[in-house]
Amino acid sequence: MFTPPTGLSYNKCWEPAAAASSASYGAERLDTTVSLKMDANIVVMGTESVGKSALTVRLLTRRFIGEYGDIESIYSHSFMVDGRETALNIWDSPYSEDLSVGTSLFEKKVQWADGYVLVYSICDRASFNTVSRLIQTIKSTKDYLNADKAPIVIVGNKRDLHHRRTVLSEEGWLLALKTDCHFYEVSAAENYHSVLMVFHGLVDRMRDAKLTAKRPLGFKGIVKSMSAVFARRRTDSF
Ligand SMILES: Nc1nc2c(ncn2[C@@H]2O[C@H](COP(=O)(O)OP(=O)(O)OP(=O)(O)O)[C@@H](O)[C@H]2O)c(=O)[nH]1
Repeated sequence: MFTPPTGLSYNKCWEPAAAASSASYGAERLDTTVSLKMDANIVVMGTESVGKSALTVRLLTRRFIGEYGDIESIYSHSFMVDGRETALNIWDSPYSEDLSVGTSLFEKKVQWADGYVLVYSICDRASFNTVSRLIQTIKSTKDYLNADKAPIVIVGNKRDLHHRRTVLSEEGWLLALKTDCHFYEVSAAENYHSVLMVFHGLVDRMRDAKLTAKRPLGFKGIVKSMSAVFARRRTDSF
């Protein structure tokens, strides 16, 4: 059973009944079945008004509604990736300046998530700079918590507003390359499939990360660990 982090209620805004009637607003019924089976947790982060809710709602309903309010929510969503059912809990979280490690909500989000969608608007340079800062802070928080690495996807949203662009695509690509993240430029307003690609891409990376974490030591790994044990014994005996 999925347990939300303390201090936040589990907001099942997309009730099974709503999901079942999703055909009425163009979503595929099977794609939006609410499931309590948990495969992975995803946090969507970024500064105000970059389109975090627009992206999340687009994934859940295939629709762009326009105005979303500022209710913090965790949604459950399951869909098929490569023929396998994947159940996701997606935390659409408002931005907070408090990125401190210790007691902050930010730390709880980092701890809870298996993967991150970091969103900026291509028309808002400050939001791009914040994504860069978030990547560093997530990585250092993970190190501090001694937690496994988790994949991060960078999303440049509002691609339809290219005439107002202040962040070049190349800058997004470069940031992704430097930080070992994936990068997408999308328009939540115009396109469902590119939004779907973002989440599919992240699910693929989360699966790879889980496999790598579970993979048994290869020959090289065994030799390495044995050398480490013998080296320790030698130093102990002096
Ligand atoms: N043109 C355009 N507008 C978008 C797009 N995505 C979101 N918007 C608009 O941007 C505004 C903010 O979108 P939200 O999804 O509420 O942004 P948010 O990041 O969740 O904002 P907060 O809840 O304040 O953190 C809304 O008016 C959306 O209609 C997009 O791809 N293109």
